[in-house]
Amino acid sequence: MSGAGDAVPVLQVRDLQAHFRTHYFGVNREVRAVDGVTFEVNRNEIYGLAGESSSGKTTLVKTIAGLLKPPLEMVGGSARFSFLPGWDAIGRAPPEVVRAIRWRHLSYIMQGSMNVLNPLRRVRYSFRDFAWRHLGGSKVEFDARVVAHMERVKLDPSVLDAYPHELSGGMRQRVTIALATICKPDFIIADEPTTALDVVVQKDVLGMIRAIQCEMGSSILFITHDMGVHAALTDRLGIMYAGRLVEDGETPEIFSRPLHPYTRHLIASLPRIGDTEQREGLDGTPPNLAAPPPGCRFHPRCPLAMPVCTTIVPAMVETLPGHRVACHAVNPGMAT
Ligand SMILES: Nc1ncnc2c1ncn2[C@@H]1O[C@H](COP(=O)(O)OP(=O)(O)OP(=O)(O)O)[C@@H](O)[C@H]1O
Repeated sequence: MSGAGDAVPVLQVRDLQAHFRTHYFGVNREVRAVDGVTFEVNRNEIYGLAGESSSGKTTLVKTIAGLLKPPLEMVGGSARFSFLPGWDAIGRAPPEVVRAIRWRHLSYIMQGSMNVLNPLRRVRYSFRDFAWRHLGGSKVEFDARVVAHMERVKLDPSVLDAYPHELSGGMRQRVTIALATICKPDFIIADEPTTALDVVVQKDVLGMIRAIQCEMGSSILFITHDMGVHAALTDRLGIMYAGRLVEDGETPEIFSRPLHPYTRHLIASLPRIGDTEQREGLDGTPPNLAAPPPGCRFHPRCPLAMPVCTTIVPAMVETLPGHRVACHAVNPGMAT
């Protein structure tokens, strides 16, 4: 790991709220997928976001990246990038401002590489479409730069002449990462970038992400539900449950001293070699975010739940240096 960053925030998220608002057959429905999330990502660090399916991870990063489409709306709070002064969220900046920063300062690696690569065009043209206007120079100079970058990510430049379907899943994902990093952006959002890959290719791609991040000194917001990947890759880690952040801190600290009962459960569920014991699951299911439980959203499943948890939302408190947690059992009397 590269260490815990330079303590200079590149992204500051404050009380961010993003809801899906739908209106079907006369019924209004509001899914509070992100509901009051606060954290920051420093320069030169990988900040991981963990949490089970439907906890709001993708909605959170889409809101941060300004990729808002109805029925998703940012309804409150802010998500400020240091390279976009004057705007409290990308989604509130005009399209020309967004175009100028996308790929150059902020890039996004998604789970399905085919979302970025045009299936009808050779890979070389995807590079020209996305990066040429940012990097400038003649076509020959630009192509030489792309070839050098392909070599850096250990891809044979002949890949540039292939169509995406001719490449394996691992190679396609490497191409996507090459696209996302060629402009040396300050900030990369990676949403489950290795989930669809087999473990050997996954390890290789994760090693490549870390190597490029170290070389460029950029920041990465890395989303995966796989705690093993977080342990191996991230510098700091945030745990999401039902649209809220419940704990965050340096990754080794979270793994060695988890404070929130949900984090403890996630870590305890990790398989260990030689372990023959049956692991206990959590009772119940994640809440419906259109009608979440009052108080702490984890209380219906929590082994430590107390009466206060059913009515009062616990505040996210720095309980140990650099280690925040939102739990009444850990921080008695701390409400939002
Ligand atoms: N288009 C939509 N309309 C209404 N609700 C939605 C929509 N898309 C997602 N949601 C809801 O928002 C909540 C958060 O979903 P989100 O995809 O952000 O979670 P996630 O943690 O990224 O899950 P996963 O790991 O499965 O991708 C879920 O309750 C989901 O059902």
